[in-house]
Amino acid sequence: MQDWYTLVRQETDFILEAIKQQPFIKELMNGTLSSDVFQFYINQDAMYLAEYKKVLATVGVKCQHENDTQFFLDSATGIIHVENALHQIFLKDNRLTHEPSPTCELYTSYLTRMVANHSLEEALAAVLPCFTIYKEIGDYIQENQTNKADNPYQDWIDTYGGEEFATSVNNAVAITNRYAENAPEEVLQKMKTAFIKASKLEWMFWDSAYNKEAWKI
Ligand SMILES: Cc1ncc(CO)c(N)n1
Repeated sequence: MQDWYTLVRQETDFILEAIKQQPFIKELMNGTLSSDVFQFYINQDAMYLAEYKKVLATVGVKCQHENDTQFFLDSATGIIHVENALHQIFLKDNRLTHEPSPTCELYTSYLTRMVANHSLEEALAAVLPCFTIYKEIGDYIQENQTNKADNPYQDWIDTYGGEEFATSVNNAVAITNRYAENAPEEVLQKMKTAFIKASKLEWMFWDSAYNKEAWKI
């Protein structure tokens, strides 16, 4: 039988394909993405990651096995180290805003709600696209780009296309699969819904950066 992740990955293939077609990703890959848009993205991502770190730590606390707890605590720490480095390179802080965009607010609030009020299984499914989609997009860009020597965004690309991140992603997938193996059908449905929603929010996050999404009022 196929594992849980393999199945939901197939069902969300249209989201991955849609992300690859986004102008943000295409222009990031060929290096033409406007630095304004990228700054907006990194600025929003810094706020996103500050919340995501807390979500990962909480997921870790809820895990039954010591190794799983340690993995999520390490991820919270590790991801933030990497991000801090990237943000130092890319975030020239004269344009720093402290107000999350509507989509950033939506995504972080959704994850926080899942981890606070729903089952651990659902929370695991909700945080997983942050790992798997970035890995896939990082790999996709590395495989398809022709400008590695002079792409201004190469450091960002290599962070998510790298081996170190791959190990972490595989671990997150394995833990979630293990919980899914023991979950009843009703919980599996909810896990799928959460994975799909978080995947769509990943699409929205890049879309909102490309459009420099603002509050309507
Ligand atoms: C929105 C978002 N999702 C996932 C990642 C990967 O950690 C990130 N940096 N930002």
